Amino acid sequence: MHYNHTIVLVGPMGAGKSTIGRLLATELGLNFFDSDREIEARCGANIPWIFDKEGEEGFRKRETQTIAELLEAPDNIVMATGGGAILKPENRDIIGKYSTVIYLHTTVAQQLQRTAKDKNRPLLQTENPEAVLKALFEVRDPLYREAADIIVNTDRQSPKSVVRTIMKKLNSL
Ligand SMILES: Nc1ncnc2c1ncn2[C@@H]1O[C@H](COP(=O)(O)OP(=O)(O)OP(=O)(O)O)[C@@H](O)[C@H]1O
Ligand SMILES: O=C(O)C1=C[C@@H](O)[C@@H](O)[C@H](O)C1
Ligand SMILES: [Mg+2]
Repeated sequence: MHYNHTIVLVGPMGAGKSTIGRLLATELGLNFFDSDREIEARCGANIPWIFDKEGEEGFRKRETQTIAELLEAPDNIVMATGGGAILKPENRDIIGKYSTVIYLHTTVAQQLQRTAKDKNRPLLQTENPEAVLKALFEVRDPLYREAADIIVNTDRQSPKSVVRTIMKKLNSL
């Protein structure tokens, strides 16, 4: 196996980073971290509260600090990142330095379905979440692609099957 054994999952909201990251970590025998949950744990508040009190910029600062802390620790891990983590050059640098990067790709229609019930994503608490998801995709898709060592579509595959696809692709890196 010739890849960096710390794995970071990137991609948009609802692509399945948290779900698949957890399964992949079990498969690889590594600890799993979700940067969104780690930010909440360190702050003692949920993401909507952080956006409300500190703005998106406040959240992004916490995100950069948390991602760096997790990746600079000595152990190999699997980490799911928030959908916007790819925006900051310093996040891209540290992710590229310490990990094999997997872009979980999906359609906006799937994202809408998968995120419909969850109120924990402040950017989607709007009249037209579809328009927001499309606009975010335009900006972020090239950044996810640029960062990725592996790209996997999660559209028509179960989480288990996505993990099998990832394992095959990792083993041929
Ligand atoms: N391959 C899949 N097939 C069907 N449903 C899926 C798949 N992957 C994830 N889901 C479902 O979609 C929802 C969102 O998935 P998840 O929370 O893992 O996305 P995420 O990429 O971590 O999103 P965010 O960036 O907002 O944290 C969950 O309810 C999950 O069960
Ligand atoms: O796409 C985004 O910018 C976000 C995605 C979520 O994972 C969270 O990190 C937060 O809701 C912001
Ligand atoms: Mg997630």
